[in-house]
Amino acid sequence: MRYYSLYVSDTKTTYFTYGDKNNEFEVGEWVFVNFRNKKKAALILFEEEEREFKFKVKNIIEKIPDEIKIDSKMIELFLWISDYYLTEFGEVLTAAIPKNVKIKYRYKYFYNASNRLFEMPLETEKQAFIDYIKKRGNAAKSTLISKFGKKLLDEFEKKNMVTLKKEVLNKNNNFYDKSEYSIKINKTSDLTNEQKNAKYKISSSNKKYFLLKGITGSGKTEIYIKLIQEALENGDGAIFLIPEISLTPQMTERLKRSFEDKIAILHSRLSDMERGKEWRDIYLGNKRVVVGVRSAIFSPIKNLKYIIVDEEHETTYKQESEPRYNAKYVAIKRAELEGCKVIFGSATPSIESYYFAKTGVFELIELKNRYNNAKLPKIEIVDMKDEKQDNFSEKLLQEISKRLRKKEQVLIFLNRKGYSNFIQCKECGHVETCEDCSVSLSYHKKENKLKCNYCGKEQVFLGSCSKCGSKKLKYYGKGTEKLEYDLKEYFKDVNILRVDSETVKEKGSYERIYKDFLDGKYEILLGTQIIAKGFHFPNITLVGIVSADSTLNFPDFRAGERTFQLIVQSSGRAGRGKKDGEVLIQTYIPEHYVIQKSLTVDYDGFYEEEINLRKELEYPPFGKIINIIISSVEESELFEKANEFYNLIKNSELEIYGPFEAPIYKIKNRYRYQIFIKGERKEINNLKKQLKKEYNKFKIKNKNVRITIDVDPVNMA
Ligand SMILES: Nc1ncnc2c1ncn2[C@@H]1O[C@H](COP(=O)(O)OP(=O)(O)OP(=O)(O)O)[C@@H](O)[C@H]1O
Ligand SMILES: [Zn+2]
Repeated sequence: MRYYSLYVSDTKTTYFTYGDKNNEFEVGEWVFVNFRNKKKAALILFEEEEREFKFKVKNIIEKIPDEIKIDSKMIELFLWISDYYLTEFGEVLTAAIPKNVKIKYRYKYFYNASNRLFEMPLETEKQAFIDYIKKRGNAAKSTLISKFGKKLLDEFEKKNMVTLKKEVLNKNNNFYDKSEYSIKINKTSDLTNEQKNAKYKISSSNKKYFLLKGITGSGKTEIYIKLIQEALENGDGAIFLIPEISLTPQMTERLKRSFEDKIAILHSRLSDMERGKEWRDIYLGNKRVVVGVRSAIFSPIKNLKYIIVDEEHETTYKQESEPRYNAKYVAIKRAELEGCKVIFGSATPSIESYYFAKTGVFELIELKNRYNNAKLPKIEIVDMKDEKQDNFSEKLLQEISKRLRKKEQVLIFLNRKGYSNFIQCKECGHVETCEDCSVSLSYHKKENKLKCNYCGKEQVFLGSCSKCGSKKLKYYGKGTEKLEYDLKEYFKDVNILRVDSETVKEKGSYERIYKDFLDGKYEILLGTQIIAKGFHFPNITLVGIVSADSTLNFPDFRAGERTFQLIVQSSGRAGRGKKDGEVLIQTYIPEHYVIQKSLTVDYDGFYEEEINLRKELEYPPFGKIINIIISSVEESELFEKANEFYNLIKNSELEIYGPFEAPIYKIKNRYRYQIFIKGERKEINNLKKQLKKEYNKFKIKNKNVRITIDVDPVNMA
């Protein structure tokens, strides 16, 4: 008799004990159980010690047919996530495993012709069996059992006259036992000496975690490709994480050139069917490399050798809804469980990762040259205080026309979409705001709509103030759509490709954007952070950063870091081919240290400034943070409730701030209070246990109040 802890579908927070009377079940299997008088699906999580149970332990009913079995290491990983991020196990499972992945197997017995025992004279019944299977070569298990009975079948199997084999029955999987199946690898490019060294260090080191810090265009991707190739040749697999779906077409193309169609691709735009199919291929070992965004970290890659986290500084690795995991830390944990290596790559590593590299937690590997000795672009600052108008400086306009004449391409970067950020009435001062959120509405001219960036609500713009009806309006805070209008004014016949979350809503458009710009169908690529990183467009010789300051004033301790990364990354898109590149940074605060360090691409200098600030204020990597949002559709009593929760978790060891109104007080009709916790790792970990307990109790008592706990947040609003 064994005892297991099970996650029962649709239950929250607790695991339930069930018995396995005949020792027939295993960790990772989906089974049916009796739960509160209902038959429910459940997942076996871990074995429990036999002890005096205070309750009557029920037995597991049966296995659920066709359900995939989850690897026990993955179960361990899911449990860790649920524990670390204080999130429900069911949420983790939903995020990690696509819906309806079922694998149907067919069991067949194969005749072993070499077995000499057949020559013996046999009883009629046995002879009939032999004749039957000999004639066919193989037969389904179910047929044999119904024709000859299980006893006879078992006897033949024991004597090795027949062998049982498992075949996958799913459609589109016309393969059979691919264990010997070899992967065709095309010739990949030769690495430069610097790249070779880096690759060698990674593959030969006995360290587990690496930070590959290589300047933009140094060829980090080529190193990843070589590592993956080596893994494949040894029968191993790899996970390649990219921060954003926009980079999938480019990465897939580069990888497919090397590995043909042996790679799986996972991103958020796949249908459930497509995702299920990719996932099944990985699960069955048909595909051993996966390229994907955040959730690809959960791919059931066999013999995992490398996890590559490209552009590791990107905040998109953190999920902003339940479960609020960060794929980077999940990668570290997974590597610990499975014994693989993790490579974090970036030209502008996150302050935390660089700190870990400097303190020996990660091994630091640097690439200091661009491939082919391409020069880093020349960077210049344009002080906007001296300019007549604030979207495009004289200098930027001149440089753009120069490139256009030479048939070169230009990238214009502004980290805000829409036409204007908000509209204010000049007569009554009213600002158009969202009904459900305490934020102003942004204006989208082409669609003639006002939109809320928080809840997505849209309304038709009437062209007049919704309060006093005046038509005298002022449009504040330009976005990419406005820049597009402006550019068309300046350059009449130029083809502009605008890329922001508004223009890329249709499926497939990323492929088109990537191809069309590469093919030269457009002269100017204009967009938000989507285009600022990772792309390799060799014909871009000019990058214009329209408003470098726009991200600098965010009320977030990482605002400086993010601005530096955005400037350096977007600059890095210039001059990647044979022609030299140039970058213009428009700013009102040229003396600011973030702008100054970006100007010289002085990452280390920037890091020194930042790390000192972080240390002083005990921000990560020195301290850890938990952000708690207490929200409700009822405003009255919410503050009292928030306070009540605050008192429950109060702790003398830690700085616990709040509750105060969250920076965005209302989102989707819910009022929000915030509690902010900062402290040392150990104390935070201790607090987590208490937090979980209190949270569970509080939740039951206060059904109208929602508490969201964000461990290691990357977004402070
Ligand atoms: N060893 C090599 N042989 C041939 N081409 C190379 C080699 N190394 C790099 N390249 C080419 O140089 C260009 C830049 O390389 P890559 O995109 O990998 O740089 P990166 O370090 O990832 O840059 P970023 O950080 O800016 O994304 C690519 O077109 C790549 O194919
Ligand atoms: Zn809204």
